[in-house]
Amino acid sequence: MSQSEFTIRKPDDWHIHLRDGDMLKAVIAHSSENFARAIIMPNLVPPVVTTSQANEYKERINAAKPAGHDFVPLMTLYLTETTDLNDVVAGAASGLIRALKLYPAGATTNSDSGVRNFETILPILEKMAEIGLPLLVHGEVTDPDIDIFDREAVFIERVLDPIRSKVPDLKVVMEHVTTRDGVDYVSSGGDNIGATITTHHLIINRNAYLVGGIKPHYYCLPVAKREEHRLALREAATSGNAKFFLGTDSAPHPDGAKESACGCAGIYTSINTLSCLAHVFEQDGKLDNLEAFASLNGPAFYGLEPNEKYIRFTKSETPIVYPNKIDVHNDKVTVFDPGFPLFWKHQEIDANAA
Ligand SMILES: NC(=O)N[C@@H](CC(=O)O)C(=O)O
Ligand SMILES: [Zn+2]
Ligand SMILES: [Zn+2]
Repeated sequence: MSQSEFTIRKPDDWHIHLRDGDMLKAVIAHSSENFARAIIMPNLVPPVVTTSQANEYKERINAAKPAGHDFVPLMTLYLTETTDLNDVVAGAASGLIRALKLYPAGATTNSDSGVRNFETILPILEKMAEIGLPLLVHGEVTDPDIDIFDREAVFIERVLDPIRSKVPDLKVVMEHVTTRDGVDYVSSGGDNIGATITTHHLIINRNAYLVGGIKPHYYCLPVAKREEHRLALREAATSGNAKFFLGTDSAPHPDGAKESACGCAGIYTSINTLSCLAHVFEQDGKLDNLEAFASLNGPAFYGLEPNEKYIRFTKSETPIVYPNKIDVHNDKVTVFDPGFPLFWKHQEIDANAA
């Protein structure tokens, strides 16, 4: 008999773009409703590079979230070649800063301040290893000679593996891993390397944005790869392996910026991500491992307790209707269309009933 109900600890999102200003106000409720905590990406314009900027951003996020939502933003700093080591140490010691984010310069949206010469950041990485502060990497090289479909594998070989050899105790998260190469690298590493996997990379391959006309709302970075890579991600996410956890990488851009001759990278999933995930795990016969992926493995990697709250999923008879688009001041953001109807809905329940 197929299952129609199950309960898990409330999930966290270990990689989210909440943006700022009107966009923050438009998207925050979807994250603060579905997730107890989230690792907040620092790629604002200008980026969040100091502890005091992170503190101000955290206050703006808390001010924007709906009353009654006890969502906790976990702040990160954008690592640059001029990052101040003392500020990082103080920010981590205060509990505000949970990780540093490494963007190779030019790799993705708002990454111009990223790192060009990885040698320059070694002293910071050594200190991070010493104090147990994780490094989160956007794992793609930016060398124009490297094919975009190979950029993750080449990043591992040329950047990530050398960094991990030089600083073996550094805790690293390969963010939004998209290839079998990435999955294999993380699986075969020690306890101090993990990876986030997005909802959309479990669902789409590269055909989604290239076949039958160019589809800007399926364009994100790293780009979705061949089907064999999607299957490797599915296998890793649904396996229960503690190294893999949910980071939606939900990345809203106004439709005008995506439906363009040079469209922005990013897919917005915050609103329907949990329904999509329940569908994926059910399809693979792995509903029992959804809690590990969405609610347990992430906190364990970050050295935090799982959430006290629980959510219950129930399968409805008729498809759940999510909006195709959400409103943002004078514009819209398109919501990820998984390409199949969604039946799993969820609600928070009393912990005693769990
Ligand atoms: N994932 C994306 O396609 N875009 C992200 C940046 C990122 O995570 O690389 C964004 O900020 O828009
Ligand atoms: Zn990224
Ligand atoms: Zn991202």
